[in-house]
Amino acid sequence: MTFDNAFLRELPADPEAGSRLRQVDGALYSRVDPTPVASPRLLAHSSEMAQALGFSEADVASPWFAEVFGGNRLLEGMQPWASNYGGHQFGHWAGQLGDGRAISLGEVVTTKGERWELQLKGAGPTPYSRTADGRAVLRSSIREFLCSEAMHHLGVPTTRALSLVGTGETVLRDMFYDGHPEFEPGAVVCRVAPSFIRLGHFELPYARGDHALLRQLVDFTIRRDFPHLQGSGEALYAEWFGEVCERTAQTIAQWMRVGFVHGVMNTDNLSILGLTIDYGPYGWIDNFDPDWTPNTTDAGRRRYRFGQQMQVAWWNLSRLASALSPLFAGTGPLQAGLDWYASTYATVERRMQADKLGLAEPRAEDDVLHSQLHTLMVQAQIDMTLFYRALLDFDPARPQPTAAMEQAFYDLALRERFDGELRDWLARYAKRLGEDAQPALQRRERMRLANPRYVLRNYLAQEAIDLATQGDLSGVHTLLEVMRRPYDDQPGREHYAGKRPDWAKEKAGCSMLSCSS
Ligand SMILES: Nc1ncnc2c1ncn2[C@@H]1O[C@H](COP(=O)(O)OP(=O)(O)OP(=O)(O)O)[C@@H](O)[C@H]1O
Ligand SMILES: [Mg+2]
Repeated sequence: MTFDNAFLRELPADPEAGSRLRQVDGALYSRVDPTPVASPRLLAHSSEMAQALGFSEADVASPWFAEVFGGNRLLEGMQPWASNYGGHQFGHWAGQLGDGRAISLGEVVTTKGERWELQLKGAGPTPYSRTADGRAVLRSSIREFLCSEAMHHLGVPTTRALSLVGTGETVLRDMFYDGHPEFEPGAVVCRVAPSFIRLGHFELPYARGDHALLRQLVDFTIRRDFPHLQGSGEALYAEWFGEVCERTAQTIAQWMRVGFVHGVMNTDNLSILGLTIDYGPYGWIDNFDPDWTPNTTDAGRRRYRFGQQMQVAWWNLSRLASALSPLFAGTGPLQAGLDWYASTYATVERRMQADKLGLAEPRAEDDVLHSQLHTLMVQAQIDMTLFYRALLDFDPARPQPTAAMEQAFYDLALRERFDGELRDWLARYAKRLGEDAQPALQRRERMRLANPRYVLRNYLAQEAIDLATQGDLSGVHTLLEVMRRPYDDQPGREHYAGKRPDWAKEKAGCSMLSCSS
């Protein structure tokens, strides 16, 4: 395994190593080792990710693998560090945050020339741990591990997960911040991405007026993470910012397509590569509801609700634009990048909505068709994933509700009440399909690939967590397996493609999630 730790080699280091809590000025990282755990045990791994990194299944099964990815041992070439970033949390500047429980081990360069940074989450204290312990609990680690891989297989840009290691230690958490802390099992996830640089990495040197460090980081990021961008000076910076905006737009549109709500879109939780990062209090849409947020901390203002994600990402990118302003003579190129974000999002969204309905040629007036459906789904409390998937089998020659569509309702009374509206909409949809020259099979395939059959609904993850807490990892393994092929019908796995059961509606972990992790 070849490591090339460019972040560490090319960027300025904190002169002090170790985990003493401190403000770190003029440096982008601090050297700090993971804190060993009592008895690391591999609970799950992603075989695709292991393979991409060059680990054989025998490697994965060896005791050293759990030791390395639990934080007890280093492979040759690993040089652990925690990076230094700031961020806007819930709209307010929070100052220095940094990797308080994430520790990067190194950057692997594979034989194919891919670069993958390996980063442990929950690996113990760092200089950035502030008041917390540097650890992560099993429940949140399972959620991060599973969702990273599920998102990847759904085709949504994301950080990946290599492994989930149980630590054999407990962690004290007050799950709902209500004065009832409990000991919970601890775990460490090894996540993997070409880069873990966040918007907040640029904001911190800007906030401190350290423009030289800011420029150094920008130059490094372009060189390492955007090597296809050529040129120099302001023109290069402008092109790069435009690409960051474009990637972010694409990712958010994909979230909207699959019904993913991130839950805590602070600027320190947005990746410069547009990857989905930090699987904390995220959730998946059951009944379609743009106002829904899974994050209890956000319940009051709903800043991070489903339907707001596009706007919040824009706000976050405008914070990045401010941070980059010292590199530009005027604001024109930064404004152009933000405009590019909005227009990219609009284009991608139009295509995405058309794909969800199987339309080959989107038209401006289709907006009405989409918004009527959205309104109907909100008012009648229709399950987003089930309904769109049910449309695959819709026959425009017989524009009536099918059994699968009826299954997508949560409430029988609402189903009856909105039956007329549903029939009206289906008639309009059938008419529209008639104007879209495309063979039925091709339409079905377009829809199949836009509308997953399986998503990682909160209660499914919670079922796996409940089992895992009793020592049974089979739920985690099965979910990982199901989520590898989210667009395929998988006979015998209907349980994973159902709607949220009533018991899960108000249950902790299923509809309510806190940041306590
Ligand atoms: N248990 C913890 N110990 C130390 N620092 C923590 C802990 N939990 C969160 N932090 C730090 O608090 C800040 C904000 O936390 P947030 O919940 O966004 O991130 P996170 O879940 O730790 O991880 P990441 O963004 O790396 O996925 C970050 O600086 C994070 O490292
Ligand atoms: Mg975070």
